[in-house]
Amino acid sequence: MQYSQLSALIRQKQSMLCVGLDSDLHHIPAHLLRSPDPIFEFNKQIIDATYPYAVAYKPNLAFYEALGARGWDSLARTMEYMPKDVFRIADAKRGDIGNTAALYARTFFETLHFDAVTLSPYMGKDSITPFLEYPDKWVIVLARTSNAGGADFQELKLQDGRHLYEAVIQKSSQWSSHERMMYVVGATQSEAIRHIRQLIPKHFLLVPGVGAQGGDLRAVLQYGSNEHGGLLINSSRGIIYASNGQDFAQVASKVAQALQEEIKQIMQW
Ligand SMILES: O=c1ccn([C@@H]2O[C@H](COP(=O)(O)O)[C@@H](O)[C@H]2O)c(=O)[nH]1
Repeated sequence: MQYSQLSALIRQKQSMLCVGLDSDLHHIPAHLLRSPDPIFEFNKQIIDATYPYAVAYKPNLAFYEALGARGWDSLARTMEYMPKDVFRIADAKRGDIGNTAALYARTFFETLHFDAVTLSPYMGKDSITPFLEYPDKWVIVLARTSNAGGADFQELKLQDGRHLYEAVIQKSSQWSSHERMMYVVGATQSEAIRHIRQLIPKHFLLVPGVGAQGGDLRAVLQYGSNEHGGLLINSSRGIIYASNGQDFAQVASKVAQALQEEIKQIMQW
């Protein structure tokens, strides 16, 4: 999906909502455990219920890899089922030397047909560029993450006074354009969002941390949005586990709708 298409999708759906598919056998409703592929069945119903309100979906690979081959099957089925007109993010947080990175790129872009994959910048340019060889695919680089420990390294001060996360953004944004790269910034880090938006006015930001982690949606939108939308705002547990009863999909739909309406209202669309 191209930058202009993502921006148009946001305008059309009046939403920046990304639904996180952190689907866990220990948390999905018990009645689904009787189906042949409970994780796929859960994801399918969550996607159907939230599709009118979401522009993106983000399966987190940890939840699938933990189940071994069964988890990969559930993920592959989920990707086959997922509508093609949403932005599909593999939250994999990969990063390795070039020839290994090329195989990760093949996994997520060719085998599983994601539009984007999250990457750790720690190993530098040659760990990122193999992903950029795929036209129309995106990399999403970790910048200032939502967790408290994110400060341990990301906020280290360099000799020139910049935080490490700023240096990561300024350097890596030279490797491709805003049409192929995004950055992860936690919703819990509203000051960083404000600062990052000044550094990179055109880039999209993937913002996890509203809902269960308590990030401030209004501040995210106020500081992070731009004229193209500029934000994908993720909520995982807050939507998919809003109910663990028979009504889980209806409740997920209501929570997703409420978030979309809140985004629309704050953006004054
Ligand atoms: O900085 C980051 C980067 C990634 N995540 C991931 O996003 C979701 C958030 O889930 P919630 O249930 O909405 O808290 C999850 O997959 C994280 O691994 C993040 O939270 N922060």
